[in-house]
Amino acid sequence: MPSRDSAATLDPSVIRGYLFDLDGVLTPTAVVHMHAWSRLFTPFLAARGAAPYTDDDYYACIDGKPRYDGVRALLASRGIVLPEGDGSSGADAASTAPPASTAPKDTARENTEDTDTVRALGDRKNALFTETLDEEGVTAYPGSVAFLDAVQAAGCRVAVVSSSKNAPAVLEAAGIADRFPVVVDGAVASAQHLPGKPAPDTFLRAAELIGLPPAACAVVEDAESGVQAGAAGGFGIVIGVDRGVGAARLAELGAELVVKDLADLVPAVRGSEIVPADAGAELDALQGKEHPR
Ligand SMILES: O=P(O)(O)OC[C@H]1O[C@@H](O)[C@H](O)[C@@H](O)[C@@H]1O
Repeated sequence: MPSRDSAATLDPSVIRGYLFDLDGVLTPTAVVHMHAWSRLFTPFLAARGAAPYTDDDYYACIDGKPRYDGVRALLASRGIVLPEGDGSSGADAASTAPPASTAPKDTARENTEDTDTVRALGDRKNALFTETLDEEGVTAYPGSVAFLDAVQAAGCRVAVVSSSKNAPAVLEAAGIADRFPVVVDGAVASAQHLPGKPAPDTFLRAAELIGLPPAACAVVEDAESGVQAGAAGGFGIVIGVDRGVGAARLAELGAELVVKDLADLVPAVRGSEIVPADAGAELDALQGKEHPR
């Protein structure tokens, strides 16, 4: 069940746009990313005698962030310093980490092999991710597609805001690319020098591109970093989708409404067919009374 009166919060005359995260919100690809990161870091950390890699590491350090930011955050959690590697001047590199030139190079050399750089690790993980995507394909969450149908039928504008540079390929593979005229993905962020989540900039850019003020937009997110980005951007509402982080944690970080399946919110978007989250509002709706907002 939604955690607050969704009838009051998803009025399409108030919330006129939806900024959807992709991996874990529209498609089950958060799990594909998660497995690829685990396949990368489990042997890597074991070989260094560091604490084993767990799913909690993914949620806390990597989930929702641009590729190399995730690598840096995980390495930092184990006190490992690696050089950036080739091509480290892009927005991915700049968004949260200090420039490579400020890294203590002697320490980095002691801790690394030739191929172990932030870039090389991120790129190895990407090869694992694309391999699985190519082999297995992807199907969008039915409940998310139902919600997308409902908000578009209500006249709301939509965009995808993903840290992933694979977002266009995932949208194509899931057959929903043509639903989104605006996609602010990892490549767009990098080209436009937008800092990645948990900074709000990519969501703010998407709101601008669909022609709405942030206050008229909902951010829909499953990741800690994504909910933080939504909470920091002055958006109309942040909707958390609990795919493993936990409803309490998403709420603590700023999600005002948390669901397990976006299908739960379809009635809240359909005006007169509202199924309010609390009994009082439900009675009011049945009696044709306006529920106080
Ligand atoms: O490496 P990519 O495909 O550009 O994706 C970057 C990040 O994109 C996010 O959407 C995922 O939650 C992360 O797991 C992933 O690391």
